[in-house]
Amino acid sequence: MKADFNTLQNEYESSRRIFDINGGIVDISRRIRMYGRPCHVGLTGGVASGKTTVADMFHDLGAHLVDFDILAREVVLPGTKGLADVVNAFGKSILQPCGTLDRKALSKIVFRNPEKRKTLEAILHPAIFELFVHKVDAIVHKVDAIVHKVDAIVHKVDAIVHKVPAIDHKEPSAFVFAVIPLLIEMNLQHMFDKIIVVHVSSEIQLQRLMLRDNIDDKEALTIMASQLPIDEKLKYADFSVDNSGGLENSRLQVKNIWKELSSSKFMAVQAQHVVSKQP
Ligand SMILES: CC(C)(COP(=O)(O)OP(=O)(O)OC[C@H]1O[C@@H](n2cnc3c(N)ncnc32)[C@H](O)[C@@H]1O)[C@@H](O)C(=O)NCCC(=O)NCCS
Ligand SMILES: Nc1ncnc2c1ncn2[C@@H]1O[C@H](COP(=O)(O)OP(=O)(O)OP(=O)(O)O)[C@@H](O)[C@H]1O
Repeated sequence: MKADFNTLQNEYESSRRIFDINGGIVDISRRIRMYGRPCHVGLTGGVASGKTTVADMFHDLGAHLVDFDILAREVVLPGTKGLADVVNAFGKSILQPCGTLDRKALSKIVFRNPEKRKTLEAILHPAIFELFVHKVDAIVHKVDAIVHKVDAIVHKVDAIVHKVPAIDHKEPSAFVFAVIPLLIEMNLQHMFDKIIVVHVSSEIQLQRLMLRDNIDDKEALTIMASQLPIDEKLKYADFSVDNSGGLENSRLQVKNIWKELSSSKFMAVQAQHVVSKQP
């Protein structure tokens, strides 16, 4: 029995090493067997509140990330229809000499003028959304393919784990986190099983935004004013991260949220929550 257990444990551990590279696949296998798909978490917050910083902490714990700011860059890469449409609407002056989008120049135009911001959003949001669906599909398919290969091992290990409580049994990590600055503004709440809002005071937000983007307070306040106030976003939060303190303080909050998301208590209520959540 002991030799058998050790063999399986080695098999399990070497699987984990392979699958960890793919983002905690063994745990995803367990979750998919329970619900048929990973849990979708929407992560939002104000500009420079720390969404990326906090999302990276969830990634360290095993979550898959899809970041809308990165998708927003992908859809305007040189040669894309997105870039051509933006140039049509805003003129060639928003291009750098090498032909790539001058993001700073476009930022100044759209954040000073809500109508122009809406024009840009109308061009980019459908393309961003299409890419988002494609990315999530790709994650789920990749996960699915590997799940089938390892399911037999996981089943065998599960059986042993239940008999040997001393095994170091990791919590599920079958989560796709979508980092979406405008999640509430775009009314996307219904797409997610859980919503996390990252927040800081407006004073800290202003300081971090000015420092990171090397802009003055006038420009920073204009960008902040183009988003819903954080108190409005917090009304939709299942969990919130107060990112006003140091990074370790935020990491502690992230670990607690992760523990709760991964707990069987959450798993049990989730199916019901998905059905009852209103847009
Ligand atoms: C205006 C652009 C070119 C400025 O580019 P830049 O590289 O300086 O900033 P970046 O894209 O990294 O965005 C930084 C932050 O600005 C805020 N922001 C971006 N777009 C918007 C918007 N339309 N409304 C309100 N806030 C926004 C978000 O908090 C975002 O996290 C760019 O933000 C853009 O293309 N925006 C339109 C697409 C969009 O709505 N993106 C938000 C994700 S859906
Ligand atoms: N807890 C923290 N303590 C100190 N600085 C922080 C903390 N969290 C984030 N920062 C810094 O604040 C700035 C904004 O953080 P980050 O880029 O993660 O925000 P964001 O919400 O993703 O921004 P955006 O809205 O532009 O996408 C960065 O320079 C980051 O290094």
